[in-house]
Amino acid sequence: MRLLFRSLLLLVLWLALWRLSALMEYSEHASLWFPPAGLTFAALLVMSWRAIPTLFVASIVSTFWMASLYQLDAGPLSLAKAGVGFFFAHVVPYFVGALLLRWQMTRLQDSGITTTVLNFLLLACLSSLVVSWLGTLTIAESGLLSRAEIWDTWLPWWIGDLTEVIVLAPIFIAVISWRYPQLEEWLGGLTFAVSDRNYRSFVGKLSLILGLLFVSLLLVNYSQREEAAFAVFFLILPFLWIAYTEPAIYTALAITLFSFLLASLVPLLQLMNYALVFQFAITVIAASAWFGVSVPTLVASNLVLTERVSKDGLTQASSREFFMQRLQQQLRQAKYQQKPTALLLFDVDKFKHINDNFGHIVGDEVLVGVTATVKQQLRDGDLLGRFGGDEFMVMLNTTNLGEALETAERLRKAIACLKVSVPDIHVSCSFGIVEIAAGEHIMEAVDRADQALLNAKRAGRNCVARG
Ligand SMILES: Nc1nc2c(ncn2[C@@H]2O[C@H](COP(=O)(O)OP(=O)(O)OP(=O)(O)O)[C@@H](O)[C@H]2O)c(=O)[nH]1
Repeated sequence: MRLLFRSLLLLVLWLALWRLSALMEYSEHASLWFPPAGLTFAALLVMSWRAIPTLFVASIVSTFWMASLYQLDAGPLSLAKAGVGFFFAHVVPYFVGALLLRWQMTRLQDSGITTTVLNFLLLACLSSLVVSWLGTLTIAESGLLSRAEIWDTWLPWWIGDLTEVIVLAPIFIAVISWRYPQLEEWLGGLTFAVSDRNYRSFVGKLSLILGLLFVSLLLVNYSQREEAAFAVFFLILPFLWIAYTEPAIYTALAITLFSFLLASLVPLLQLMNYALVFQFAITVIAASAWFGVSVPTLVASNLVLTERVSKDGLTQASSREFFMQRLQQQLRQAKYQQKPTALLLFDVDKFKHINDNFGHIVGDEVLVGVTATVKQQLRDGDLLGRFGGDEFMVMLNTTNLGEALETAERLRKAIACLKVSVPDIHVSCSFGIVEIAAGEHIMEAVDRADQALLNAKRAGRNCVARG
């Protein structure tokens, strides 16, 4: 029952879009865009072979409809044959393209959006090329097109189909993926979810695009020069702006509205002579915008990776590499400002004993507890890093040795009050502190702090020693 409803919806939508494309025809069988191609591709991608019977009916109905539109003098049998021919030409290549894309997307699930977009564009390009060739030959075979007209027809047909697969298939897939979230699994990280963010910025950018489009078309109408028609390619810039800064669904929506407005204004402003330029413009802009969509995802995953390498996984204190990097920066700044910087090196006392007697999970809990306690005691500009095992370091900005001693004492006391899940455990730490001398190499300072820590351990632990 659900399949019947979906098929009926697909049929009605397909025929409506087909009729819309006929309204935008600028020569026989050559429309500025051919929206049913986008729907066919999306339907085959999502519904697979289940969409085929509906598309067969749609092909036959549209052929009879076309015959009545063009008032063709053809019998029902030859029209039915032409309809079957159109079905094979239109549906079979898109079915193969959609199947290949589906297979690729499932196989390369973790390769990211760029691979998904690349595969989509490549298969859309190839399948619409085959469609345009088979379609033109089928129409020529049924006598509706002379052999000489084949060459004039296949290129606009190809670009018209390609444009709409690239423009419309994503928006159909987006709408379907809202209803079937499992679709997102094979979109390679591409999500069409509508975020709750403010849509006003998108409306502003979209208005800019549509306004500029209108102005540039008026310019072509006024000048009647091909050079002016090429100005529409500049709209790629605001499109990339949307792709980089807005959710993917807004990019899909902007491309759809842009192509729809362009396709309606071209016949209205009598710009048919430049139709091929506009077709190419839509295709190039849409393809580039789809590549642009992967940029925010790449930036986001880059941030996640940076965060991952700069933090220690267990305690969330800074990693050794990140800490050293920041310390180096701080020392440069401190030298310039002539301010002191202190370094604290501390280590949990008898940590091996805690691990051996209570297990590693309790040991981990102690490390996490110590980190949280120390973080609570530090100022915003200070930095805590884990150096490995039970050893930590703290960078204290604008702090001399005397002030560092006070801070270390405060930390030591706070750690000594730390409670963990095993009441028998009394956590304590030993500290080695130094003030980094002007021009001193960072590793020399670390060595001095290490020596001080050793002295603190020798002095009986749970104390602070200066280096
Ligand atoms: N639970 C846990 N243990 C760790 C981790 N990393 C290192 N260790 C253990 O930490 C212990 C470090 O002990 P040491 O620094 O050698 O010595 P200690 O027992 O702390 O003795 P002192 O430093 O002299 O007081 C070793 O047993 C390591 O196996 C970790 O991530 N989790």
